[in-house]
Amino acid sequence: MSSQPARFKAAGPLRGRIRVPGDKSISHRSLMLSALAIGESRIEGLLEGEDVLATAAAMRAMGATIERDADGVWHVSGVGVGGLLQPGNALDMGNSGTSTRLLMGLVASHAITATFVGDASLSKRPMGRVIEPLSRMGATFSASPGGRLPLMVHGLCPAVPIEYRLPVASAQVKSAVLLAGLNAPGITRVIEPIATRDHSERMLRGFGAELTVEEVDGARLISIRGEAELRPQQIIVPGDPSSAAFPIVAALLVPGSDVVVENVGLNPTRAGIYEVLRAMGADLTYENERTVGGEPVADIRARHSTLTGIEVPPDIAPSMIDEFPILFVAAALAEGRTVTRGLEELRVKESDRLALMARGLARLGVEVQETEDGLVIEGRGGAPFSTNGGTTIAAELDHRIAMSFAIAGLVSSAPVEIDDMSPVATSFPTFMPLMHSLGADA
Ligand SMILES: O=C(O)C1=C[C@@H](OP(=O)(O)O)[C@@H](O)[C@H](O)C1
Ligand SMILES: C=C(OP(=O)(O)O)C(=O)O
Repeated sequence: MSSQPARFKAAGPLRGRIRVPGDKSISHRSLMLSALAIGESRIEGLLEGEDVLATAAAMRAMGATIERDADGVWHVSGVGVGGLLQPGNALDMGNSGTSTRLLMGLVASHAITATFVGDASLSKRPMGRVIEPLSRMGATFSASPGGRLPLMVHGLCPAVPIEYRLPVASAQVKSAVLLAGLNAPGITRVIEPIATRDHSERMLRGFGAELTVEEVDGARLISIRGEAELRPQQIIVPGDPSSAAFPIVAALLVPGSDVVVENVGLNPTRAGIYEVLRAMGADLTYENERTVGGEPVADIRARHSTLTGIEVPPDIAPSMIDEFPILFVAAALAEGRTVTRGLEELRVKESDRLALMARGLARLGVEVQETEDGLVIEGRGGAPFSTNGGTTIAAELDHRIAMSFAIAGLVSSAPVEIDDMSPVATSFPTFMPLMHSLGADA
């Protein structure tokens, strides 16, 4: 695909009410579980971003019928747990780590073989973290050096149920094992010392799987009974809190702004960014709090605020793991120092997000120190970023890097150019029109 450069300039106040697209994590899971239920599920509010469409294409290739109607509602007829078919071609995962790791779990306990391929960013990301537990369940793998894509998974049916303690706080690894366990005989257990997003657990239960969560010695013990029969569901996907963070931080930073983002999912395992921003002094209010499709949801109102630097407690990191790039932008304009630690996972996302954010912020005149597992940022106390006549940031196929520096451009003394905004289509395809509708200059 050709690259899409864009320049972002200092904006007048941002104002308006918007809705961001559906939650990416929930969208992936709703397609996967619907494809494993017997009968037709209905999904409203699905994120129609490239990552989720990669999941849809893969589930189709393995036998599910997936259609979108004229009203934007998705209808999925599943094949039943155990019923996935051998895909005829390699499964193209594009840029999506979630699609890859969760689908590797599904394939691992079916008697099929699947090849996974992806773009240059995804092909650098570590898959050993799922290969390891799924091998214990009996699947075999041939992967590229370093446990990377392209790779082939040979599933085993019946698979061996395991008890697995997560060595890294990863919802993708947890979900891969639980999804493999869905078609293994007996009980598969995952021990999670640090809680990560719990959409898989909630949705597996919603589809009728027998799944329990206990607390044992401060860890979460999740048990799923396999060879489950899933019942089709009607799913409403809430707005993505990770996407909402971009316009919300923009409103906090641009003087005079007052923005409402409606219908934002606020599952406590996802909402860490909003807690941290509030602790920094952000004027954020939750309006119209309610429950949608089993997830807490609110309209978030954000008004321009004077932010103060903070020490971000490392244990909150899993609940805002994708929001650090935009938090770093907010911290860079705050008053005083912000210290973050425990973020080594950011180095294996779509890019090395610690390195790219440190480098880019330095180009914007920010004093920033990169440590092994975090950034230390000296805030500019509200003074606009200074770019010496403008600068260009390379997004390196990372949507969140592109959007974070786009927002920085709105509070910069000279324009910030992003070399390629096209990766934004993976998670937030309406980013540009929504930011324009609020008054952003790009
Ligand atoms: O399970 C999920 O839907 C996700 C889990 C997180 O990844 P890790 O499990 O690798 O932390 C997150 O970064 C990703 O955007 C989505
Ligand atoms: C890390 C992300 O996604 P994934 O792992 O699915 O590529 C993200 O969306 O920031």
